Amino acid sequence: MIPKIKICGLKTVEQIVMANQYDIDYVGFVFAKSKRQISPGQARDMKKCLRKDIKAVGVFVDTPIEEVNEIVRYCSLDMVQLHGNENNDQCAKSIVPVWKALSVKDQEILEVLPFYKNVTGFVFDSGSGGTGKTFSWELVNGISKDYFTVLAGGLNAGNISEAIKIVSPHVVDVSSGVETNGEKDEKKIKEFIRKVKGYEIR
Ligand SMILES: O=C(O)c1ccccc1N[C@@H]1O[C@H](COP(=O)(O)O)[C@@H](O)[C@H]1O
Repeated sequence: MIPKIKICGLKTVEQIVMANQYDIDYVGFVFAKSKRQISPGQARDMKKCLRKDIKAVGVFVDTPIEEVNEIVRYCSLDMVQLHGNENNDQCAKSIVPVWKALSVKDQEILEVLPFYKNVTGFVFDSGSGGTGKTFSWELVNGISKDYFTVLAGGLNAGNISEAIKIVSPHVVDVSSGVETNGEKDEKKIKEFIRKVKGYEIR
C-alpha cells in the first residue's frame, strides 16, 4: 500500500499554492508554540486557497479543546492532530476527527492505544513534534494492522523508503525533512513525494 502524504508546517498562502501542484493528501497548520506557528487568521486565508481534496490538519499541543474547536470552525479545518498530553475524554470533545500524537521511546507507549477510543488514528513521532528526529521504527512494526498509523519524526527523502518498509503506515508526515534553513523547500518536497509514490515528478 502506498501511504498518503502529509506536509506539515506550511506558513504562507504562497506555500499552499506550491503544495496544491503536488500529489499530497494532507497539510498541517501548526497552532502550537513553534517556529512554524501560524495564527488562526493566516490559517483561514491559507485554507481558502487549499485544493479541495487536500485535508487541512490543525496541530495543537495541550490547547483547551473548546479553543481548538473555535479555531477549527473559524479556519474550516478538516481534522486535528493533538500532540500533547490530551486524554481520550478531551479527544472525544473535538468536533472533527482526531489523530492523537504519541512520542515513541519504547514499547510501553503502545499500551495506551486501546484507551483512545475516540480518535481515528495515531501519529507516532519521536518527541514533542517538529524535532526532525527519528525513533526506532521497529517499535511500531505491525501496528498499522490494528490502528490507522501516521508515521512522523525526522522523515526525509533519504530514509522514507526504509521507514515505509518497516512500518507500512497509512500516512507519512514530514516537516523538518522538507525544509532548508527553516523554510519549506520545493525541491525536497518533490523528492520526498517521488520516493513515497515511486514515480518521477517534473
Ligand atoms: O512542526 C512543528 O513545529 C510542530 C510543533 C509542535 C507539535 C508538532 C509539530 N509538528 C509535527 O511534528 C511531527 C514531526 O515533525 P518533523 O518531520 O520531525 O519535523 C509531525 O507530525 C508534525 O506534524
